[in-house]
Amino acid sequence: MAEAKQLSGAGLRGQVAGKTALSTVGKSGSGLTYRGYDVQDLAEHCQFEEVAYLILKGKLPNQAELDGYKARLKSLRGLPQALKEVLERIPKEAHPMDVMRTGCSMLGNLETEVDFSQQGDAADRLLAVFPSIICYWYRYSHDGVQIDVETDDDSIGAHFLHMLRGEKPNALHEQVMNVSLILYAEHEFNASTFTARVCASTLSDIHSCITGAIGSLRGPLHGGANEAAMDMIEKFRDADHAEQEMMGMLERKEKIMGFGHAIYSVSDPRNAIIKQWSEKLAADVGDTVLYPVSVRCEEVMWREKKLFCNADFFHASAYHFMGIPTKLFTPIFVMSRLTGWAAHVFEQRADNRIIRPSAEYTGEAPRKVEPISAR
Ligand SMILES: CC(=O)SCCNC(=O)CCNC(=O)[C@H](O)C(C)(C)COP(=O)(O)OP(=O)(O)OC[C@H]1O[C@@H](n2cnc3c(N)ncnc32)[C@H](O)[C@@H]1OP(=O)(O)O
Ligand SMILES: O=C([O-])CC(=O)C(=O)O
Repeated sequence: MAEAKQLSGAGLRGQVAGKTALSTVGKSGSGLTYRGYDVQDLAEHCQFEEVAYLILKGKLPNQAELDGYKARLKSLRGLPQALKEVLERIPKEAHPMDVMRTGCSMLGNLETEVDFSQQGDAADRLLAVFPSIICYWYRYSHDGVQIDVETDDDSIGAHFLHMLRGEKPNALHEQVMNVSLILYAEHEFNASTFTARVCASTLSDIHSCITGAIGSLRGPLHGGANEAAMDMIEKFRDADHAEQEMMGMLERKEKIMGFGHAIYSVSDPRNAIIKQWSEKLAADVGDTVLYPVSVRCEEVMWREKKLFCNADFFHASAYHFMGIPTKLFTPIFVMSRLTGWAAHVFEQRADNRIIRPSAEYTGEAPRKVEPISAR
């Protein structure tokens, strides 16, 4: 593990804003652990549903517990009629992250968490239903079909791809979805999780916490970077063209999405894992452009700026090779990070004090209100 990044300055960088037993970022092992397990180990040996169980319920499940959990999630995939009607009214041009936000918020009206004892059930429901929400809207608005969201797919990743394409995915695609969902599941006090915790600290309901978190994840400096990275790399004809364009962007001091990190200093441990899968998918589809372009971008950014790919960069090409439309990239992040967000809400509630920092005042000195006629 590399040296820790120097953490100070604006953006609350380096401030300890609370306690968590959920994950460590940039501290031990490859640099990311969930409840003490290294993310590499989890990505190699677990299904996403096992990791979701670990994050939400505190331990890795045994086989019977996992089977029971998967059966339960399968039984929770259905959409209430009123939610389908709302989704059908959202235009095709809407951003899918806005659809996720509205879907979550609407569910909060239909299946309101009235007591915190319902928080575990509410989290399981959101985990099961998020793929249904996004695919139902996408297929209705783009293809005019009202899909059946209650598939019998074994995993959340396969359920998502099946609804999106109208046919079951192959084993490679199901496996990549599984790994991807594990990599995105939890990340300490990142901006969207902190949003969820601030909301939870007011003793608000879980749907409000998650709806707020979706809004924070949407931005290109956070989860929206996977989409922004795709928009950039698909403009490059080949690796040399990518290098030439990147040099220009760096000269103009433009932000290059999918690079850099607020906490990691020399690498994001999730990158090496998703990069390997992107390479496998490139071979699978016979790609000779996008993967070499992505590798060249990585080389140029490191050579010129010592900036490295974060979790989002190689997710762009990996999802693209699986035929996933670019605008659905960040909603996949939501389908996974829901686990981390919800577990942080539980943690905040279990040891709560309202989150209310102070501000350094930079405004006018005290003054009197002038009568309106004199202004
Ligand atoms: C899953 C995730 O959410 S991972 C993050 C996804 N976000 C992105 O990929 C967006 C692009 N990256 C960034 O904007 C930033 O690296 C962030 C938001 C991730 C982290 O921000 P910070 O902690 O403020 O960055 P940091 O302090 O390391 O920046 C140091 C310098 O590198 C520059 N820099 C950082 N990232 C980039 C980048 N991607 N492209 C160009 N320059 C960059 C900064 O502008 C800064 O330069 P300055 O000192 O001249 O102002
Ligand atoms: O931790 C962060 O700031 C952003 C990030 O990588 C994540 O949320 O996965």
